[in-house]
Amino acid sequence: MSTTFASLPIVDLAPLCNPSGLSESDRVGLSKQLYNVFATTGFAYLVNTPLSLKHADVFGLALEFFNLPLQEKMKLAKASFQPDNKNTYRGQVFDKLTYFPLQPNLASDNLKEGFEIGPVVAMPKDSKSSKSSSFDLTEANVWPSQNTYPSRSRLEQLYSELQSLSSDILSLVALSLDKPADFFSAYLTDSLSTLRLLHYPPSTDDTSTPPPVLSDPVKLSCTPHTDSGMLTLLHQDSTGGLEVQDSSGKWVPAPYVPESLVVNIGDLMAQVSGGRFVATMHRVRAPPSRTSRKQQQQQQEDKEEEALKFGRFSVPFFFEPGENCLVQSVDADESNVNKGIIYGDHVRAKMNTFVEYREDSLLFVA
Ligand SMILES: O=C(O)CCC(=O)C(=O)O
Ligand SMILES: [Fe+2]
Repeated sequence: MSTTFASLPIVDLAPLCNPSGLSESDRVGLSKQLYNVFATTGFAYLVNTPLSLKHADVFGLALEFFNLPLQEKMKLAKASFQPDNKNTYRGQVFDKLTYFPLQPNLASDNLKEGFEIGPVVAMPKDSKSSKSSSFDLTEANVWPSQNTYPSRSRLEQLYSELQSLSSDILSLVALSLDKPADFFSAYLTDSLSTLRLLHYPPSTDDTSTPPPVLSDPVKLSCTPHTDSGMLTLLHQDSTGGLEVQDSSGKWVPAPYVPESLVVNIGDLMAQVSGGRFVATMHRVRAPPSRTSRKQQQQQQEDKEEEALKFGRFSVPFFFEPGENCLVQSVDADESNVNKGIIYGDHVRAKMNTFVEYREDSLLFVA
């Protein structure tokens, strides 16, 4: 049941930080709150999370990465962007305008660059897929050299902490769905979770390119979508622009709440919940352009200056099961145990819908 709303609810995770563990009443309280969130808005702010890195640290890591010279980042580009590179699934991605500059029908939405890492410990050989495919979902991460990007270990630490937080949230979600707390433990085995650094550059003032949907004149750096997976934990900076759609179709701003994470569920979790939870549409407005914002001098604060210079940074973490994990509804019983989907098949089907991976894409012809 999705709903109308004017802002996102806040869930206080302070009890998770209690060194003596969660009390029974906190466990019940948090699991009820998460159930209500995922059954209504599908999105919430999490405050007082048990993460050791502050927001400033996280965005320091992102800025340091995206400030690397383009040639360093190209060494990490996925093979679909840089055919000499070996990595097919993890690494650096770029927006489509950079790669299809001669295609006049591409709108200037979705301008962004990103860098993705998966599990920090390499997968054991026997957990690798035997399926022949152009992507190796378990491939090792690629990194800039240690002296070019000294922050690797801190980014790996962030990954591990977000994975552990996801595991805590999944236990609470399992209880909320009348399942044992370890219901999702099979989903944690060989988990393929992805940590993505995102950089949306400031808009250009170029109005020659029409927006993607004429009825929606908003310039977007991330077009409306639901996340396809289980659970997303998002660090966003203070630029603003994230918007979440309520059941009446209204776009509700989800501005930065200091030191919070935004949590939401994806399509798979909605299925796992037997339709009790909703995967909510969201989008990101393009960061302001230099000239349009310079006219609003009275609003200039330091953070806006930053947005004018750099654009927006965000760091989503997508909790993902292992490649061989059977993902199925909590309502499945022995009679329909074969219903469900193997996670690796779900990812490959999804990737076929992304332009840079399609075999007919210009990049493969070049
Ligand atoms: O940048 C953001 O705030 C959201 C990004 C997002 O929705 C995504 O990567 O799925
Ligand atoms: Fe998303």
